[in-house]
Amino acid sequence: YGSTRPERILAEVKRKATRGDARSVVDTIDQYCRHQEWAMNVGDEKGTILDSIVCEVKPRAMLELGTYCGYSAVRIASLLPPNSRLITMEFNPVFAAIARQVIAWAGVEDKVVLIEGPSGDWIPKMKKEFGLTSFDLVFLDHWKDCYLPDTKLMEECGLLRTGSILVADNVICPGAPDYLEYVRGSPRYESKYFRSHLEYTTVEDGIEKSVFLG
Ligand SMILES: CNc1ncnc2c1ncn2[C@@H]1O[C@H](/C=C/CNC(=O)c2cc(-c3ccc(F)cc3)cc(O)c2O)[C@H](F)[C@H]1O
Ligand SMILES: [Mg+2]
Repeated sequence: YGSTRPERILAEVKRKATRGDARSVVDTIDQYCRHQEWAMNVGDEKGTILDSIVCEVKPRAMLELGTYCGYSAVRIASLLPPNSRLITMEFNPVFAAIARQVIAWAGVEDKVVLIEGPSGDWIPKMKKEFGLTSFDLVFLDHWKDCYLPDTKLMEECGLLRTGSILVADNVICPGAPDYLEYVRGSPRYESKYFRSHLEYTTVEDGIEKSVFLG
């Protein structure tokens, strides 16, 4: 059904999830990826950790790097307070097209801005393009070797303020060793590891939550 994995995930969402019900979209994707074919969504176990941080921070301005099929964008958007925005970046046009439809099916398109392009190009333009001062919360889930350069770029572009929080997926599997060393070693961050498992498996993975101290 469908030629790519993301297309098969979208087809499953349209077949099984209730239109306008973000939770049913999230649950449908989790069911499919646990029982039919694995996909690199943050998933239900790590997703619960992400949910608790989003609910604690109640971000007005949130950034996600690496949309993929839109699973975490839907999960996050469903928890955002009114007139809050999630900006999510995806440079693969096929994934972006799928994610737009998943986000629309979930009925959260008014809370999500999907930018199609590379984070390296867009991070320096964020302030001007979106009238932003800084991000309250950033979810890193794109190429693992880009976590560190993009974090440094966000610092340089003044997109992090005292108290801004970075949440990074996959710090164990596949791993982001240079990023971990940086946020754990830098006096400018207060970092905490939330032990969990790789989505839909029993392999260890975890989420790193790092508060920028300015
Ligand atoms: C670099 N700047 C980018 N700008 C915009 N979109 C981007 C950028 N870079 C990538 N994208 C976009 O962000 C996504 C990339 C997600 C990468 N994620 C993973 O590799 C990843 C891998 C595993 C995994 C674990 C074990 C195993 F055996 C196999 C896989 C688990 C995970 O949870 C992951 O998140 C998308 F694909 C790409 O177009
Ligand atoms: Mg991930």
